[in-house]
Amino acid sequence: MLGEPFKKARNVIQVLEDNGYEAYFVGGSVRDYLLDVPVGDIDIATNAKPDEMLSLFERTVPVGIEHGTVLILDGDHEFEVTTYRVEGEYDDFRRPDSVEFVRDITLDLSRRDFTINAMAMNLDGDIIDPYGGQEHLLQKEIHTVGQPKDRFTEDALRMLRAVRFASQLNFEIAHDVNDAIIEYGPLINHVAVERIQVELFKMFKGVGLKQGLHSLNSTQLYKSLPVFKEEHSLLTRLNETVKNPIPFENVMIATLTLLSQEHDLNNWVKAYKLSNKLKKESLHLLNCYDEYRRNGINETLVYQLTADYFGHFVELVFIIDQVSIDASELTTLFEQLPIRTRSDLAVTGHDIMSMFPNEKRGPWIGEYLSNIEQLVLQSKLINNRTEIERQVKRWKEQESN
Ligand SMILES: Nc1ccn([C@@H]2O[C@H](COP(=O)(O)OP(=O)(O)OP(=O)(O)O)[C@@H](O)[C@H]2O)c(=O)n1
Repeated sequence: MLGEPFKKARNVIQVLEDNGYEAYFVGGSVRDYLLDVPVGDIDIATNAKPDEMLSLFERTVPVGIEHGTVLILDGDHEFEVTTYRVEGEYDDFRRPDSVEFVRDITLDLSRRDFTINAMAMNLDGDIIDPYGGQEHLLQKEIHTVGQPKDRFTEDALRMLRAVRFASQLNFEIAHDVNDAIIEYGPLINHVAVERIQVELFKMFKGVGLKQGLHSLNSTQLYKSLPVFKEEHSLLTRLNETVKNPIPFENVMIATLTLLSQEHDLNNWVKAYKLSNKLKKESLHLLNCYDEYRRNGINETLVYQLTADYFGHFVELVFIIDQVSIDASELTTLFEQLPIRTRSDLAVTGHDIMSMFPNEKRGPWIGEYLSNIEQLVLQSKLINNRTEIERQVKRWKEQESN
């Protein structure tokens, strides 16, 4: 019996078959189904040409028609359906100049990266596996379809995909594949860094991260990856410290603190074109970790962190210091705080300004607010408007004396 995600796509395949075409589930979904792990996106391959698909289905989006891909919408679901194809010449190690549609699924599977990704499955669960994918799943090994050199010169990103799958599936990279990555690794510089970023994020989240880190080392691929190539001890340190999958921001922060060298976050951000959001979150965690280093776990730390970041922070401290913090300890402290954000204060910047109508606005207001915030947080000042105003007046008087 096929599982839920496949059932949702049943109708699309059925329509194609009823109209005399072939259609199969292909790629990662078949791999994950055979491994009995949760299945992600469902990709379908068919011998119907794109224009034939467009005429068969009512709701379609021609997302990549020149490459044979049509998005077919069915109920609340959408599926990428791609005409069997082989790829033309690759000039730049990253994308084919052209594709050629073919009528045979085996040919379509032959242009795929790894044997474990080169299987097809029909609605009855029968598997087409011309390159030994099932055997390699059992052996827990990553083999290319055909010669590694051919697959890697077609798309250099595949070398990092090998490492990502090693981590995600806890598999070993076959020797010939490993050797080819050592030889062709530098070609990855032709690949857009955004694509590299996606694979690295997935790699660090792999359940077999140890294996992934080992593969990044044994393939020497790290020598061609931004930041990793500049800091040779980075990978060794990660290997020694990392036990579980980690999000990429923790990778950056952990290495920044572990290496304690001139190596700033901007380096990572620029090299991997990371988002501003990720940069902001990473800086936040980095500052919180500094606070923790200086003063340990206290009110200021949990207030600064905010509850959203507790999980992340616990992981980070474990990676850097191998210390297990109990997240519930952070939660209890947080719940006892007199305020949870600055907006919980009984006064605003505006209130303080209006206490001194003759004073010019300026940074002093922010400084006052931040001092009030600290005192309230440490329970040295009650969060009450009259009390706070009294304290502010005292400060002003001291300043004018
Ligand atoms: N550089 C690439 C990328 C993809 N593929 C093929 O396209 C399929 C779909 O690719 P993708 O969605 O990127 O990866 P999945 O294998 O589906 O894995 P996941 O969903 O876990 O990312 C792969 O299984 C593989 O057959 C390939 O041959 N070469």
